[in-house]
Amino acid sequence: MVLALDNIASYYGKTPILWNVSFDVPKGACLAVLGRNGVGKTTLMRTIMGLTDRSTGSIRIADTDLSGAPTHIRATYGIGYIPQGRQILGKFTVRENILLGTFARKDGKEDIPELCLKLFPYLAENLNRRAGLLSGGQQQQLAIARALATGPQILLLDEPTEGIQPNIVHEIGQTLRMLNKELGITLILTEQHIKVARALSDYFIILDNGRIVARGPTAEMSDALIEKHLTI
Ligand SMILES: Nc1ncnc2c1ncn2[C@@H]1O[C@H](COP(=O)(O)OP(=O)(O)OP(=O)(O)O)[C@@H](O)[C@H]1O
Repeated sequence: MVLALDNIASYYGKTPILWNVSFDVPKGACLAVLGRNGVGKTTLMRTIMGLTDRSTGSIRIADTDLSGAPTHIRATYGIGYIPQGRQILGKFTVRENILLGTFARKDGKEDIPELCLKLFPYLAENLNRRAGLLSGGQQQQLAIARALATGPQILLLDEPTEGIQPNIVHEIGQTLRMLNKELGITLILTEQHIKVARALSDYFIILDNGRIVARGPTAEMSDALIEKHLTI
C-alpha cells in the first residue's frame, strides 16, 4: 500500500465534514473519488494534504505516519496536489509557476524537470508567457506540471477536467493515464465525468454526506450504483 487512511474524521472549525473514512491505495493504482456536489470530495483531498483545520485518524504513506505532519512535509514525502480550480498564479510566468513545485523536492533540485517539458510541448514553448493568458486546458497542464515538479509518487487531482473544453478533456485523460500506467505514479482523483473516471481508475469510492457509502474495483461500478449515489 502506498497510501492508507484509517478512520479519518476532518473538520472545518467545529464542524465535522468527513467521518470514519478508511481506504488503502496500492502503489501504482488509480482511485476515483466520486459523489455529488458538497459531499466532501475536496475536503478529502485537503485532508490528505493537511489543509483542513483539524483531522483525527491516521494517514500513512508507505511506512511513514504523516497524520500530524504539516503540508510541506507531506509534499516532501511525495504527494503532489492539483487543486480544484487549478490555483495558477496568473501574474507569474509559466516557468515561475512550474518552479514553485520544485520547492517541495526532496533532492533540492531547482530546475524544471525534463518530464514537464516533454509532456507539455505548449508549456515548453511558452515558458516566459504569463500564466493568466493561458486557456483553461493549458492552465490545467501547468497545474499538472507544477505538481510533477515536486517529484511525486502520488498525485491528488481535484476535478482535473472541470471547466475544460470537451476536446481537451480526452487529452488530459490521456496524460493522466500515461503518468499512471507508464510512470507508475499513484493517482487519486475526483471526477464529475464518469466516463473519464471509469477509463482511468482501478478502484472507486463514493462519498455521501462525508462518509464512504460504496467502494470496490471499478469493474464493479454498476449503473445502478451511479444512479443511486451520483444522479441528482
Ligand atoms: N473552508 C471551509 N470552511 C467550512 N466549511 C467548508 C469549507 N470547505 C468546504 N466546507 C463544507 O464542507 C462540505 C463539503 O465540501 P467539499 O468542497 O469537500 O465537497 P465536494 O464534494 O468537493 O463538492 P464540490 O464537488 O462542489 O466541490 C460542504 O458542506 C462545504 O460547505
